[in-house]
Amino acid sequence: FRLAGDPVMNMMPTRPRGLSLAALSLEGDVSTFGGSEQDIPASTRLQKARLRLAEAQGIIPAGSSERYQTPGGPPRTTKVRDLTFKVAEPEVQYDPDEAEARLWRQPLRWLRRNVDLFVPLTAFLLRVISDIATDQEEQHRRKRAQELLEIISKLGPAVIKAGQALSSRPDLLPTEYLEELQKLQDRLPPFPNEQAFQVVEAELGVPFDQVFELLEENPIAAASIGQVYKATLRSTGETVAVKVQRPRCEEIISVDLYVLRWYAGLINRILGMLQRDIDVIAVIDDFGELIYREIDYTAEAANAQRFVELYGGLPDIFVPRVYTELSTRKVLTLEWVDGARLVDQRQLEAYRADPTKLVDRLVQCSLRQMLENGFFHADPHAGNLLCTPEGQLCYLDFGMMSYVESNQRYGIIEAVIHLVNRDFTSLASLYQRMGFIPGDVDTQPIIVALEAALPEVLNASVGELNFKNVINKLGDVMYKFPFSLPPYYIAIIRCLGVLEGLALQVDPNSRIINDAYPYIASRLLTDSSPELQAALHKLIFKAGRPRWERLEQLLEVAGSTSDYDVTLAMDQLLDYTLSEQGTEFRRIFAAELVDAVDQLGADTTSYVLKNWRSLSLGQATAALSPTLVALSTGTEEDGVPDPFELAGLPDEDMTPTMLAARRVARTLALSRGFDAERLLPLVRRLVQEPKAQDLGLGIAADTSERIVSRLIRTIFQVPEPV
Ligand SMILES: Nc1ncnc2c1ncn2[C@@H]1O[C@H](COP(=O)(O)OP(=O)(O)OP(=O)(O)O)[C@@H](O)[C@H]1O
Repeated sequence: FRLAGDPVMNMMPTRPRGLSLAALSLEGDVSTFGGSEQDIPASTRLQKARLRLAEAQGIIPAGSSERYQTPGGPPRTTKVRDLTFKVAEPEVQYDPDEAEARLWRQPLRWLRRNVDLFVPLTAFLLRVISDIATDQEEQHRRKRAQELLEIISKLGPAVIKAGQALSSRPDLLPTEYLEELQKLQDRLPPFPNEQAFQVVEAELGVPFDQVFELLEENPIAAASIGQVYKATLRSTGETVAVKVQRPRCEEIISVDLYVLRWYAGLINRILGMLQRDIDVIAVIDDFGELIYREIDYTAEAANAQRFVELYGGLPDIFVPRVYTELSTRKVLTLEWVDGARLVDQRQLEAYRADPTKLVDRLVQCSLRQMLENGFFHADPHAGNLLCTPEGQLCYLDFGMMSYVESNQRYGIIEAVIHLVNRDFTSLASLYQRMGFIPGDVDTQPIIVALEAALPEVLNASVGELNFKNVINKLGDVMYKFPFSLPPYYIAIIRCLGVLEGLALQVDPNSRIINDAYPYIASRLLTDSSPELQAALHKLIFKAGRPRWERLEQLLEVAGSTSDYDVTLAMDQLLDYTLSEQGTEFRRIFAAELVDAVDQLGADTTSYVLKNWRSLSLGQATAALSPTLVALSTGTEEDGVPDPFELAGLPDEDMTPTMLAARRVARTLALSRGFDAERLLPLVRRLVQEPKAQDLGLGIAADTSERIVSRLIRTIFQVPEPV
């Protein structure tokens, strides 16, 4: 039986027997979803069946199965981008009005909580103020940070989660505090086993011991919301992780949110008097929604299932199976995963795993989550990731997931492009279109501020960028002007911030922007959505003229990503060249080609003339295809023979455009996965494309005109025109 890990089984709230059989008979195709290697028609049918099943279960929206297609061609063109997997909603949602109506009648509870929260925090603040007054703040900083950690860790889940949120805000706190608060993610005093077993019995309806046998007496981790035990299932002997929620967790959180919200109202009023337009109540409400999602393990289980469905099939990614029948709102049972933390150098060495590669895989997987499907793990910190003994990257803890709509995803890629391009006018209008800036605000001062805040940092050497720096600088502008950032954008910033922090912990030399830009470049070159096509054109063409260095850089950078499809990129570029917008580019290219041909000796000219006369550009390209095939076989020093040299064109006769085009051709040919055979459909397209034929005819006509005039000049000894 290989049912564990099967997406169908994982999607089922309960496992009907008949279905297990069906899945069993299809075993072997299971890993094909998500664009893995063996993509065969049978697996497409299987996948459609799975998605229909998931639709019937209400796990994915109706119609998703129909949209799923495996295009012909190699497996990596399989796209799961169009599927929509939104974040699962908790059964009980955060309702501040309901909480207020209920809690204000219980003053004893919130008054006591007020004292619990504010006595230790005020005492702490007074100590810091006294440090500042006696000029000892820096000296005592580590000690104070440890004290704060101690205080917060005793103040319950809501405050702990708020502390965790702060731990990824280097713009607000110094490093010592960040480092200490980051410990909140893992280490917390556990609650007694008896209480945990009571929770399990109340939730599952059977005593803990009847279902599980503990492998370790004490919880292996105690977190803010729950603690995790390592156990075996008495029924099957499988090893599982059982996450049990802290008793009265929801109750405590609702009172904390009520108290925090009351203070937020007070702060709002003070800010109003200072004429600052920040709604702290809304911040608390957003936080409340998030934390209510986290405390509902049924929602977490559903998210884990969606996650495995989307990304479990990616090479080197592992997601533990959820035992849905043993999971409720307060108990979550997962397949046990043996593994090393990404920061545990020694254990990684024992697994012969390369930390740098793991970080790269993590960054690439996160980018795909955010920018392809939109359904992403918003908290990829060290405690939520493991490296399995086989070297796979395992995701844990699906309590903090987020979702970005498709137009928002394109918006983010466009924003990166505008930043790289230093096109702040487009960036400001994009922000306005995305609703970050109200429509009636004059963006001119914002454009000026953006230009001033991001001077040369964003120029050519995109690889040197540091995400934190860019966000801090953008943050300064956003703080000054009336920006309001939607939750998905904050989640993305947080996720990237956490990723960068983790990446730096694992490898101090890593640069996540360095890792991310190739992905953006490859998406730009291969995604056919109108938004990205427009962004690509903006990037590489100016007034119809190609900016060759940009194109070259883009192709080079994109070539380093693992699933970059160079043929798709060429197809896309060809699309542009042959489109209405490409008219100017075609004209320039043809004119320069004519110039070049005109520079050639009479023999070559007449040869070219003869060929251009009888062949369209497409046919000529088709004739050149053996050369293109030769490109991939590689006979020269760098493995790529020069097509222009093969065609007998000396360097000095080439125009700058041709030289640049040659460099681009070489970059394409050197790209990973370049396969000359896959160019044939492109060549066929060129042959049949009327615009390409027009271009060929135009070149032929112009060239013959030049050659006739050159002949006349030669015959009558007329000097060359200056
Ligand atoms: N399936 C598993 N296999 C092995 N270890 C696990 C598994 N699930 C959880 N753990 C361990 O338990 C720890 C806590 O789990 P998890 O992050 O899911 O809990 P949490 O309450 O959501 O934590 P946090 O509040 O820090 O996000 C993990 O860091 C990991 O060490």
